[in-house]
Amino acid sequence: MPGHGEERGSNRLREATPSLETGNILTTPIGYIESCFTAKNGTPRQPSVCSMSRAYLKINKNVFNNPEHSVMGLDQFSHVWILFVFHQNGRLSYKAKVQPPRLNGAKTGVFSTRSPHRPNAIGLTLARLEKVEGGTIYLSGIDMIQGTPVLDIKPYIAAYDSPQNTSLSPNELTVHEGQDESCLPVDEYTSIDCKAADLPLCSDEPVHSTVTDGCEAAGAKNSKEDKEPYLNCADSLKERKKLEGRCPDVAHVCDENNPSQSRTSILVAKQDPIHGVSNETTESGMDDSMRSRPTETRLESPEECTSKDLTSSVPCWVSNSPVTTLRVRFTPHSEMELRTFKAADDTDTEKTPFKYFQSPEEAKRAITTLLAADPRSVYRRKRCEDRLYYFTLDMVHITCWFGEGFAEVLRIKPISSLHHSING
Ligand SMILES: C[S@@+](CC[C@H](N)C(=O)[O-])C[C@H]1O[C@@H](n2cnc3c(N)ncnc32)[C@H](O)[C@@H]1O
Repeated sequence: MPGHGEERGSNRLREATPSLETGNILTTPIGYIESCFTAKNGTPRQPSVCSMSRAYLKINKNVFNNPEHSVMGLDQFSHVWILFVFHQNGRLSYKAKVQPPRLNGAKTGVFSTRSPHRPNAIGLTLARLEKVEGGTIYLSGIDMIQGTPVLDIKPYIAAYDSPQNTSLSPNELTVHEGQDESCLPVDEYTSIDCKAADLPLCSDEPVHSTVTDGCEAAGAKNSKEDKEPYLNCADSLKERKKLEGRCPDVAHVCDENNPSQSRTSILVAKQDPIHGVSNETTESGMDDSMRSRPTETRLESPEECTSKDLTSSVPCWVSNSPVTTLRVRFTPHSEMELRTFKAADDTDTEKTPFKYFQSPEEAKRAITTLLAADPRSVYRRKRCEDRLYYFTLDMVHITCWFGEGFAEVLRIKPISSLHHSING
């Protein structure tokens, strides 16, 4: 009988009749990923591993007659969440406990991992949005293979999606005596692209007090904002444009449990918000109850084997995996083979063009970052140490081997030449 301590499942989820109310929905992909990764082998385990990786997604005309309408405004975001189906899992099977590669053989609960083998085989990737052209979006920093069915796209909004930018729980907070927490010194809010001095950090007025984007869930019924959420969002966009592009992220933060305590925040990225993150938040336009909230975090004494940043924590196998980063080297022969690929500005017709990369150097950097993260499965790492490892990237077929603490690229061939020799 299912549900009686059963560890493995496959059929239970497929027996239900589709119905929105019960959550048994039939999905329709909005499109299929065109990716520089053609197979699972060698594909990074997370998008942050290889920022040079590229893909694009054309919104399907079966979903929207005018696909370009559905991505209108998306180009104003730097990153997007992609929800997709792990369509190459082989079959829909899953276990309650899995062995993530970073744990090198040890088990943990499937929901504590990003394993592709999960009850609904749904993946979640945060990708950089390079550009939008018509109904096609171009992405980089991805971990999805060619042909991946995409279920949904959502913009990445630091104010909603990063705990560093949301209300902290009271026992994580403390106020420093004498500090005016509503207006921290500008120089604490450094940013990559923007001059901190340009930012209205200490405005007496709310930056934009009527923004309701994201507040519907807070239950603010009957308010003007509730009826016209998109009109008010336009204010936010105007304000956002004024503050120039991707930095800072200006947003209205809603306290879901208490909508009256919603407030406007100005978020200034200290580093790349996605890969290695440190965002700072200051608040303006707060009501009194919010003003009494402290703004500086105090770290609790770190628990053993748990890594914490200011507002979130992960087990140490995520932040400090027992699997080491590998040194990567190329044999002189493989370096030479890589130079038979064509840079975007190269006119040599004898060379093989890339589909996604700009140059052999970029491809080399991508191969290096992929191998440094040790893409092998635990099984292969432990049982087939001495075997050759193959993978493809863009138009390149790579052969390498792994030794103690390193990976060495032995051979690099164009995929087309291999197809040619296989097909006769
Ligand atoms: C560990 S998963 C993480 C995916 C996503 N970032 C997440 O957290 O849900 C990434 C791995 O899934 C595999 N993968 C990517 N696309 C896939 C697909 N369409 N079907 C099955 N496996 C896929 C690749 O081997 C890749 O290394």
